[in-house]
Amino acid sequence: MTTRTPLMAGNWKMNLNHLEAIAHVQKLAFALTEKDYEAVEVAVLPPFTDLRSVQTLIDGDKLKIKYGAQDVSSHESGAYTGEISGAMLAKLNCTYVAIGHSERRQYHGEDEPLVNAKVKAAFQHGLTPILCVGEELEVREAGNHVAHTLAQVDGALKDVPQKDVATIVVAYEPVWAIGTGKTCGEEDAQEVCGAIRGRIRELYDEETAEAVRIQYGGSVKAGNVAKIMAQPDIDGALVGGASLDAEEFVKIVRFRDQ
Ligand SMILES: O=C(CO)COP(=O)(O)O
Repeated sequence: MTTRTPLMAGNWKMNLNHLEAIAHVQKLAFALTEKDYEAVEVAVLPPFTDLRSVQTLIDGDKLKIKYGAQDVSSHESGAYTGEISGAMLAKLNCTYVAIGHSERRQYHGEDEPLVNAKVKAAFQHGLTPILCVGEELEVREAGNHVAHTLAQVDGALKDVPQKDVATIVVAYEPVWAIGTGKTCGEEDAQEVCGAIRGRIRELYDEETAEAVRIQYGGSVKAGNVAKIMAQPDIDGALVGGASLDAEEFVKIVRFRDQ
């Protein structure tokens, strides 16, 4: 039996300014109860400009909501205009950082070596990567979705030590299911998430594979989360659009009641 704690993370993407962020986290904090936090880990990934406000609210009121960023630089510091370092995120007490989201791969040319460097940069600063992987529609239609996704996992974890990998979160997000309303069927999602765990077992060992949490992401809503979470290798959801609606996100956290 698995002892992995489910992780429900809201990827806000480029939405909510710092004032809206405060209001949103307050709504979540008001609705979530001790019982929720015992059963599920809840995290938000706001834009960089919101992080200080979110930190002040969460730390100040000792809220049990975790938070993190949507990206991190592969560089330590210096002349990298527009970049945000792992050290800066660690200083704001971030727990998580999303790395290699398909929108970064697609619009910012992030490739495997860069994703790998970002994963290492995150670990160097005690941040837990939420490593995002997943295939485009053409790849799925050609039947290459498992091989494609596993190649992304291999590339991202190259030379990453076992003790670090045991703490990582992998988010399987088929690109064609993101923001489209098309969810991957739960059995199709399980096929890939199971293969990801299998690959970690091959690359490392059983214990590491069992420790890693694997999320599904792509049009997750209160209405479909329970079926997704019933799959043996799915340990949470990375939620985009639906995480911007506090009531809906709380329902997703309470997936067992849906
Ligand atoms: O990309 C996603 C989360 O990182 C998924 O976005 P949606 O939930 O809006 O489909």
